[in-house]
Order: sequence, then C-alpha cells, then structure tokens
Amino acid sequence: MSNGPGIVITGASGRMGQMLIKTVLDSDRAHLAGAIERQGHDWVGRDVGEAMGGTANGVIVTDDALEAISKAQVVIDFTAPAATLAFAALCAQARAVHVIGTTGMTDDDIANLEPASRHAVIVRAGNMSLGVNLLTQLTKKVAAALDEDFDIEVIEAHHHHKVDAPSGTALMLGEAAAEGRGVALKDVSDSGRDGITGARRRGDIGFSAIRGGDIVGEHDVLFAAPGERIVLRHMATDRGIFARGALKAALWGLDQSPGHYDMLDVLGLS
Ligand SMILES: NC(=O)c1ccc[n+]([C@@H]2O[C@H](COP(=O)([O-])OP(=O)(O)OC[C@H]3O[C@@H](n4cnc5c(N)ncnc54)[C@H](O)[C@@H]3O)[C@@H](O)[C@H]2O)c1
Ligand SMILES: O=C(O)C1=N[C@H](C(=O)O)CCC1
Repeated sequence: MSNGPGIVITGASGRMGQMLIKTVLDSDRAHLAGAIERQGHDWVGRDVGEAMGGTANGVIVTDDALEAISKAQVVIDFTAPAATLAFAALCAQARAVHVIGTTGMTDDDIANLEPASRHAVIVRAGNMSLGVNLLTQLTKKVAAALDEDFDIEVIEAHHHHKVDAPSGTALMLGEAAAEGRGVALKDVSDSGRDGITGARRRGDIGFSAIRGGDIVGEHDVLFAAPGERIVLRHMATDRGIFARGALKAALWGLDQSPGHYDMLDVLGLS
C-alpha cells in the first residue's frame, strides 16, 4: 500500500466509482481509504475488490459516510447532487479535500457548497479531463474572435443511463463561449428546442443532447456562419481520463487553502 494520502470514493459501485477505485489502487501516490455506497445498496458490507469482480483488498464498502470520511484526507465524489451536498458538509467537518465530479447541480446547489468551502478545499468540474478543460479555453478564444454572424451551438452525446442534460461539459463549454463573447450564458442559453420554436435568436448559444448506447461522452462546439463553419470537438472513449483528472485534483487540493476551485486552477489553464 502507498503511504500517500487516504482517498475515499463515494458511489463505489457506479461507472465512475469503479473507475476511480481502480485508478487510486493503481497509483503509488495515494491509497484507497474507503468506499461509500448509499444505504440499502447490496455492495454495503462487501469487500470492494470482490464486489468489483476481482480480488479482496480489505476495503469494506460502507454506508456510514461520516465514519469513512473522518479517516481520510480526500473524498472523490461522482454521485448525484443531493448526495454531493451531504458529502460536502461531512468533508468540511473533517477538513477533507472534496473533489466533485457530480453534474446536474442547480445554481442553488452550487451556492449551498459555499459554507463548506470556507472550511475545506472543494475542486469541482463538470469534466475533469485535460482535453475538455483545454477545449474550454479554445472555445473562449474562438468565441471572442468571432462576431454574432457565427451562431454557437453545443452538441453533446452520452450513454443512455445519463440522467442530466445539458451535460456538465456542455455547460462548461457554453459558459466559455459566453465569456468569450462578453455575455452571461443565462441571458443567451437556448436548450430543449421542440415544436414551433420560432427562428433562432441572433447571439443565442444553443444546446442539443443525444442519449444512446454506451457513448462515454462527445462534445462539439459549432460556430456556424453563412458560407462557413468551425467545429471544435472532444471525444472521450475511456472514463479513465475523468478518474485520472480527479486524482490529479485530489493531490493538488491537499496543498491549497480552503476555497472552491475548478480544473482550470488544477491544470494551470485559467
Ligand atoms: N466531472 C466529470 O469528469 C464526470 C465524468 C463522468 C461522470 N460524471 C458525473 O458523475 C456522476 C456519476 O456518474 P456515473 O456514470 O458514475 O453514475 P452511476 O449512476 O453509475 O453512479 C452513481 C453512483 O452514486 C451512488 N450514490 C447515489 N447516491 C448516493 C449516496 N447518497 N451515497 C452514496 N452513493 C450514492 C449510486 O448508488 C451509484 O452507484 C454523474 O453526475 C455524471 O454526470 C462527471
Ligand atoms: O457519463 C457521464 O454522465 C458524464 N458526465 C459528465 C458531463 O455531464 O459532462 C462528463 C462526461 C461523462
């Protein structure tokens, strides 16, 4: 076992939970200190290695989040908004770094993280991959260089289990485009077109979501003008990119003062 910081993974049985556990177990810079699942889940009480179909590693899945978090330096959390708010309060109490990958959080949810971020480090991003975070910066630059003759559309595709839309990544890209244009996304966002919508409003930033099969995550930012189009694209083919980004954020967070950070801070891209 590594001597590095102890990391607890929430949502241990989930698609990202399992990828995060593998990533932490493979790392020589941290060790797996706990695995949390929701009350009533059939993994609770089982060795997480065995539950994942491999060999036992001595970490027993628990639904006692307070107990698990109080023994860890970091919590990596890719679950659901209500669960993430509860984990934030526990991380603040334990002064543990809270890396949040959960998407679908409302503006109110995000505001409700503020008290926790006064006591502990929070690193939160709708996408923890290097590629997407770089793409946000490219999107901002292109949006700043072009005028409203270029219609901006964010098109995303994900697996059929995904419960939120637009994706967290799509919103990050939309925010970046809006920032480049010097406008607030909430004033120009157009998502969920259906029926007689009327013509596209000049200056709007549109969102379209595809859900199907096992698509890990694909995002296009389209700049469409009369006679020409520019497309910036990111394609994820392996959830390992998100887990490696989350581990990087976890290690980075250990050296920071309490506050609410994002992956641009971690990657030095802001
Ligand atoms: N930021 C990123 O880079 C990134 C990448 C991938 C996924 N995500 C987001 O991560 C989240 C999870 O995605 P997923 O595909 O792994 O979903 P999933 O449904 O496979 O896993 C979610 C897990 O959380 C568990 N959970 C829910 N409530 C809980 C609670 N109160 N306590 C403990 N565990 C609880 C569920 O039982 C489940 O195992 C989603 O919001 C998704 O959009 C973010
Ligand atoms: O699988 C998911 O769910 C993903 N969620 C994030 C998002 O909402 O953008 C990142 C990509 C995968």
